[in-house]
Parts: sequence; C-alpha cells; structure tokens
Amino acid sequence: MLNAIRKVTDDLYFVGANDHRLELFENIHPIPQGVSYNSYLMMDEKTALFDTVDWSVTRTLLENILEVLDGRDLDYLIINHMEPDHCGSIEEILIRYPEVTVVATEKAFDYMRQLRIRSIDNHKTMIVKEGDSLSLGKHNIVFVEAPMVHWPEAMVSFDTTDGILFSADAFGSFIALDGVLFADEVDFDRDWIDEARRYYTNIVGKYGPFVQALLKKAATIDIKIICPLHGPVWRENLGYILEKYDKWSKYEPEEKGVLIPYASMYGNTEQVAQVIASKLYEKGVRNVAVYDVSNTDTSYLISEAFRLSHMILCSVTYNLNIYPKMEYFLREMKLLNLQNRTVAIVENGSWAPQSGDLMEKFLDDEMRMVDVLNERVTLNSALSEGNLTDIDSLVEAVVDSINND
Ligand SMILES: Cc1cc2nc3c(=O)[nH]c(=O)nc-3n(C[C@H](O)[C@H](O)[C@H](O)COP(=O)(O)O)c2cc1C
Repeated sequence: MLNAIRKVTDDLYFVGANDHRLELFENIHPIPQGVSYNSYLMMDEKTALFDTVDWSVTRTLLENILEVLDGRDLDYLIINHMEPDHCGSIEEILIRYPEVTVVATEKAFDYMRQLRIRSIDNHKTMIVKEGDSLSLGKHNIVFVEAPMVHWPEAMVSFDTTDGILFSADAFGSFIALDGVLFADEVDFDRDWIDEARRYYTNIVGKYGPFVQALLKKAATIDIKIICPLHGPVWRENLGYILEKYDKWSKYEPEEKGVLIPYASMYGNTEQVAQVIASKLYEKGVRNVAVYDVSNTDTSYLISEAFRLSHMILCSVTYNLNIYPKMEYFLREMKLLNLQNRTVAIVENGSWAPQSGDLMEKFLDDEMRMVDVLNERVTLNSALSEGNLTDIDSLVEAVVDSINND
C-alpha cells in the first residue's frame, strides 16, 4: 500500500487522515497532540464511503479511496454528520464520482445546500430516516437518527451484518492516530482518556440528554465495533467507553476528588489554593487537581470539572468583578450544562471583595444542581492568621462532603 490505510474488518477500510497542523479545534480548543478525521470505505457488492474529512486533508482521503477502490466506482456516500471537519470533502467526492448516490437525513441535505455543496442537486440522493436500511450486498446498513449528537442532522449508521456502529461524533477523541487504528492498540486509560474526555465534554457535553437517548438506542442493538469520526476504533472492551459516556452525559462525576482552579494576579490567592490542596492531602483526599485559570486553557478545566466531584473556586476581585478568566470558565460550565457538583468558594479583595458573592450568585442562579458550601474563605489581599480557622472549616466541609456523597 502506498498510503496509510488500515483494515477495520475484511471489508472495511479506514481511509481518513491525521491533522497535526491545526492549532485550535473549532478555532477554540487547543489540540497539541493533533486530531484525526475518520472516514471508512466499505467494499461489498456495492462500495460505500462513510463520511468524509476536513478540507485540509482531502488529498489524503482521495488517494486512500483510489487505492482501496482499485479501479471500482464509488456507489454510495453516506453522510452521518455535516460539520465541516467531516463534510469538507463531499464536493470533491461528487466531482470525482459522478455516479455516486448520496445518503443522508433530510436536514443533512439542507445543510449541504447551506454550505454551498453546489453539485448536490445534480446527484442521485437518498433521504433516510430512523430505521431505513440499505443493502450493499453482504452488508445491511440501518440508519438511526441521533439529533443533537452533536448537530440536529446527525445520524449513526449500523452495519447489522458485522455489528459495526458508525457513530458520528459520539465516542470520538482528540489525538492524531499516527498508525493506531484500534483503542486496544494503545493504553487508552493512561494515554487517551483525558483527551477523549476533553473532546466529549467541550464538543458534545452540552447535549447530555441526547447522548443518553442514543445510548438507550445503542443498548438495543448488538454492537461489536464502534467507528467514530475522530480517534480510535473500538472493538474490545466497549463497556469501558460506553460507561464513560453514560457518566459524562448524565453529568455524574467519574471520580471523587477536588478541582481547584485559582485566579490570582500576584500569587496570594494561589498560595491559599496551595495551602488548601496540602490540607486536603493531609486529610486523606487523593485526587486533587490545582490549575491556574490564567495559563490553563478553559477546555482542560471543563474536562476536569466533568471528571471530579468537587470544586474549590478561588478568585480575586477584579474591578468589582470575578476575574475574567474565572468568569469565562464559569460561563463555559453553564453553557455545557455541567451539574451535580459540590463547590466551595475562596475570594480575595483589598478594598471591596466581591468575587465570592458573584460566583455564588452565578452558581445558584445560572447553573443547575450545584451545591455551594457555606464555608467560604475571604482574604484581604493576602493570607493572614485570621483566615486559618475559615480555611480549616472549608477543608473539613469538603472532606465531609466527599466522604458522605
Ligand atoms: C486591576 C485590579 C483590580 C482590582 N479590583 C479590585 C476590586 O474591585 N475590589 C477589591 O477588593 N480588590 C481589587 N483588587 C485587589 C486584588 O483583589 C488584590 O490585590 C488581591 O490581593 C490580589 O490577589 P493576588 O495576589 O492573588 O493577585 C484589584 C487589583 C487589581 C490589580
């Protein structure tokens, strides 16, 4: 093979590509380890391509397809999701394979027109809805609607012959594949889970109830392989990733532990965050994650907030407000629907500390099912002897809450 193509099964080929050049996914989330855009080509009596890739790697996709088709024509292009990182090459496929039939939901066809995929109306199309199926010969493909996972038009396709779920954005992950195809070829729980969580929580996190609906449908079919649109394919231990998705989409913490994001200009608030973290370890808590909100991209904080059960928000008062980077994190948590967490507050201010009240009001008024502990610590510029009792009470309250949850 001239190209980096791998076989998922005897009839199914991975023909996607890696991207190490994109700095920000969706122009917002850093991806220091890259990302893959997955596309799969089924070679049966009829040939079918499941989704395409981002425009930037179209050349690789086209060469991969040419090599696998080996002179045959492409019969079907099945579009599960119309986000441009997956639909970016549709037009090129249509130009090169004029006889191809495009298979998608009605909404997906609307988006093709919105996105100015000009030649779609000159092509054979097949609009599918929940339960429709398509025979490729040996393989029978059933279409299952998956609205808001993560766009309204999304569907997943299920090959009933081999039990393969083409799961669109569900079960995806950041990190370029770089030769890997299957999740069982890496130490996923050590090396990939943090980026899988950061991908899910920031990209799909808001749509938990829709993911729950998809998981319920998935429970009724016999899935043997999951082919997502980013990251590795799952063929072993599917329960591992299904369980993670179940937790994340129910907004249940994965682990007991404490996230301590701090906003500090000159280090005094940071010092208190460190003191609190030390005291938590002294009290036997083992899962404490301390982050400076100024030098940690919010996507990482969101991911940690989904992972852990407790949070201690530490912020200076900044022009009578919450420190902007902390405020941004709070707003993102709200937008992504995070809930079911216990939170304690540390505030700092030299003349009119306000960040504590403002953070508490935000948590109470804007977020759902967030329990704010009464034990607050208020610093005036810097830690003083007078704060120590309050710090101990806050730590005690967090430890009690962890132990009694
Ligand atoms: C630009 C700026 C704005 C501030 N605004 C307020 C304020 O509105 N109210 C207040 O009580 N303190 C205010 N402060 C004081 C800080 O909250 C105070 O310096 C705090 O101790 C900083 O803690 P740190 O060492 O963790 O940065 C402000 C400080 C700066 C630099």
